[in-house]
Order: sequence, then C-alpha cells, then structure tokens
Amino acid sequence: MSGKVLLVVAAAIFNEDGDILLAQRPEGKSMAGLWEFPGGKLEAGERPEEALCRELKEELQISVDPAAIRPITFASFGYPDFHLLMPLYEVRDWQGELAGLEGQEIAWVKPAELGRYEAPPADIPLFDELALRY
Ligand SMILES: Nc1nc2c([nH]c(=O)n2[C@H]2C[C@H](O)[C@@H](COP(=O)(O)OP(=O)(O)OP(=O)(O)O)O2)c(=O)[nH]1
Ligand SMILES: [Mg+2]
Repeated sequence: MSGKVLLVVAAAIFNEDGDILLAQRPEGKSMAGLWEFPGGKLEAGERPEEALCRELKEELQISVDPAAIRPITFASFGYPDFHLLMPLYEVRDWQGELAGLEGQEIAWVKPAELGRYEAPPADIPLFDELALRY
C-alpha cells in the first residue's frame, strides 16, 4: 500500500439494447490493451460530472448533459503506485456520433458477458456487479 488516492471518473454507457460500451486502452498508456470504461482523471477545479462529460467528448466525440448522468457504483482499488477511487456513472443519453477518437477499439457488450473482456483489476468487481444488476 502506497501513494495517493487518485480520483478517476468513468461511464457505463448503455445503448438501446442494454449493452454497455467498453473501450480498449490505447497503446502507450498504462495497462494498454485492457478493456475499460471510458473516462479519466479530473482536472484542477473540475466537478466529477463535468470531468466525465469532458472525457466523453474527448474520447468518444459525444455530448452528454452532466445533469443527466447518475452514479451507480464505484471502484476502490489499491494499485502499487496509487489507490484508485473511481465512481461509475450510468449514461443513457448523448448527442453526436459515437466514435473512438484516440484510436481505441470499442465494443458493445451484454452485461452478462463483460467478464469475457480482459480488464484492469479494479474493474473486475464492477463487471460482476453490472452483470448482476442489469
Ligand atoms: N478511464 C478508466 N480508467 C481506469 C479504469 N480502470 C482503471 O483501473 N483505470 C485507471 C487507469 C489509469 O491509471 C487511471 C485513469 O486513466 P486514464 O488513462 O483514463 O486517464 P485520462 O483519460 O485522464 O488520461 P491521461 O491524461 O492519463 O492520458 O485509472 C476504467 O475502467 N476506466
Ligand atoms: Mg481516459
């Protein structure tokens, strides 16, 4: 156990079929190739919901209303260098054409099938919980 607590915001984006979007972490980033929820770190002074909407615009080209997302669960996980605290928000409405802007692969996954995707260790309990609840 070491390092600071890192706050990262992430989205469970649902399409009309109830599938959830996973994105593959791009080459060059930590944990490249693993499948994650889109999102990222807060910038100084940002509210979590604003940060998530900014990240969704940057990573997926979509516009999301910060007032229209709701927290559904969170991850709390100790990596060797930091402790990740990651609220996960449900997103069902967006504007614009969804596209991976950072060269990342994306996949729409049935909640029960999330476990087939190799993910950061912090995400495994979230996959399990979403499979049970959705
Ligand atoms: N976005 C996201 N990050 C996750 C997940 N699971 C998990 O352990 N992480 C970790 C990986 C990183 O150490 C950290 C946030 O990563 P990030 O690379 O998305 O941050 P960012 O978008 O702000 O990108 P950058 O500025 O560092 O390039 O959280 C997840 O499901 N989604
Ligand atoms: Mg990110």
